[in-house]
Amino acid sequence: MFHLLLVARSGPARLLGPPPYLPELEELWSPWALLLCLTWLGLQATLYLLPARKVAEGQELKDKSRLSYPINGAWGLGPCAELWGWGWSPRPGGEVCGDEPATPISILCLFYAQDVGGSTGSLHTPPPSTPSIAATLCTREVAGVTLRKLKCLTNGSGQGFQALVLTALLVGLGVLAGLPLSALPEMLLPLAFAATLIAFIFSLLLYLKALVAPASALAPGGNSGNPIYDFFLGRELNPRICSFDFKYFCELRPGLIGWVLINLALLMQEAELRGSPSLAMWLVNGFQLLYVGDALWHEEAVLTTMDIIHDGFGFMLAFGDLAWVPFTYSLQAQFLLYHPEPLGLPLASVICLINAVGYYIFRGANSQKNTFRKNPSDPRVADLETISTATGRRLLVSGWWGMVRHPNYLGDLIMALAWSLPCGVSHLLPYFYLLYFTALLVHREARDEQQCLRKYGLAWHAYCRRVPYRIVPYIY
Ligand SMILES: NC(=O)C1=CN([C@@H]2O[C@H](COP(=O)(O)OP(=O)(O)OC[C@H]3O[C@@H](n4cnc5c(N)ncnc54)[C@H](OP(=O)(O)O)[C@@H]3O)[C@@H](O)[C@H]2O)C=CC1
Ligand SMILES: CC(C)CCC[C@@H](C)[C@H]1CC=C2C3=C(CC[C@@]21C)[C@@]1(C)CC[C@H](O)C[C@@H]1CC3
Repeated sequence: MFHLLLVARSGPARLLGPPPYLPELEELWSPWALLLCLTWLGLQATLYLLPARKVAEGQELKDKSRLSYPINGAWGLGPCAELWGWGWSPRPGGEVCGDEPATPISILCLFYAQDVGGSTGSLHTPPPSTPSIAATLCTREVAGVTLRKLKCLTNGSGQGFQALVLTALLVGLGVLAGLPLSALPEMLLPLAFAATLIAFIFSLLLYLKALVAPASALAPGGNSGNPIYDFFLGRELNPRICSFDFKYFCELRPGLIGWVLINLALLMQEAELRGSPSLAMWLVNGFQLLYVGDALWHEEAVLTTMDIIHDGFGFMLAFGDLAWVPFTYSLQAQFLLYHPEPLGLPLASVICLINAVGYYIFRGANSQKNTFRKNPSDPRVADLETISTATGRRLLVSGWWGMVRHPNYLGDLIMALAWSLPCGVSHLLPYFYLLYFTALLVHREARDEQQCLRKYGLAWHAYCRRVPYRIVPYIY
């Protein structure tokens, strides 16, 4: 990671060559950088702890229990809003509610009950004919007056997305108040060093915490008995203090949001250096903001990833989340700051199309599988062809998942290519992410295949016969 940071800012920017120089400790260590990282973690942890009006359940654990995760934030997104009042809330097409079924448009109106102090919420349950509102309307009697609580959310508006929006607002206000955000790129080395130090110390604490965790809380992989191996892979599956889930928090918040913040700081510094950001810098910032915003909007989907379900939380994921993502995933923007790349509109349009195709496949495949897993009878997936398995769970063999066995990886890799292309083809460095990510997904796909083979046995063999290619049709 430090080699990448040093090479990106050097003139030759040679990925495969030696680093331009070996930094002194004084260049790596900065108490201010450590304080900045800790402040950033504190801000994101505070946003994570904001009251969530809805929680999602994780996958079933070894002891058959399920953990709860805060999903939807405390305020609505979209045309509805949270109101105490006489049961009305603006929504497209006029008045809401009472007992009439709300139109199941793209906004999911979440009515929820809440016991308030001594007064008990009495419930109105929308009639069963309401196809997609699986909620109840809350009312409460206060001094003889009936009040109702109504909350509307857009489908999937994750609390993580709201943390991104709130962070953007706070950073925007800070910049207006004089926060020197464009000076951040000068601190990337000490910030990366501080983030790595935090990840290392945090991983040590997690390792010590796991020594007193019950056997049922341990991950399958990180308990070999070799302290170094277990420290790296992580012993405990879901380390928590109270309801604060460290793995879930780290995977989605400080690293991903920090990534786009670093990108923004690089864009702002280019504007200061050259009068305005280059088109290539705008593209890289826009593509990667879309990617992070999408991940946070659909944060519930992370609960079904192997990192949450299967992998322990140790140094690999702690460093990956807190240091590797923000400082290496922003490599293209770092490269562009020091190596401006002229980009014409025709080529920029082609690159935007490539990213759009990648995102279409990525989102389409992930949403199709996640919808199917949540509700196989959902009209959007009910007509897809499936294979039954001994576990009762079915496997999709048509739609995106009939094209290749990991269509979402294909979409992600296409986007990774689109992120590199704005940097031109004169250097290999901007394509590091594509190379690393290809290796990561090929390895990840192999791990997933093994897990699915264990889970589904003959059904998985049948699936592989029906869908012979793993990631790229007719190639791999
Ligand atoms: N940018 C980055 O650094 C990274 C990005 N990612 C992205 O994250 C996303 C999630 O990827 P990942 O966490 O690897 O897991 P996936 O979303 O690919 O999920 C894999 C699981 O999906 C289920 N599944 C597989 N095939 C089928 C099928 N035919 N029908 C129904 N269910 C099926 C299986 O679980 P089960 O059957 O038990 O439900 C399998 O274990 C991807 O889009 C990936 O590109 C991932 C890693 C890093
Ligand atoms: C440093 C190590 C060699 C590798 C560390 C890998 C981690 C950086 C990735 C492992 C799985 C990840 C996922 C995502 C980000 C990267 C890590 C943490 C996403 C959150 C990216 C956005 C997607 O929409 C979901 C991904 C889930 C897995």
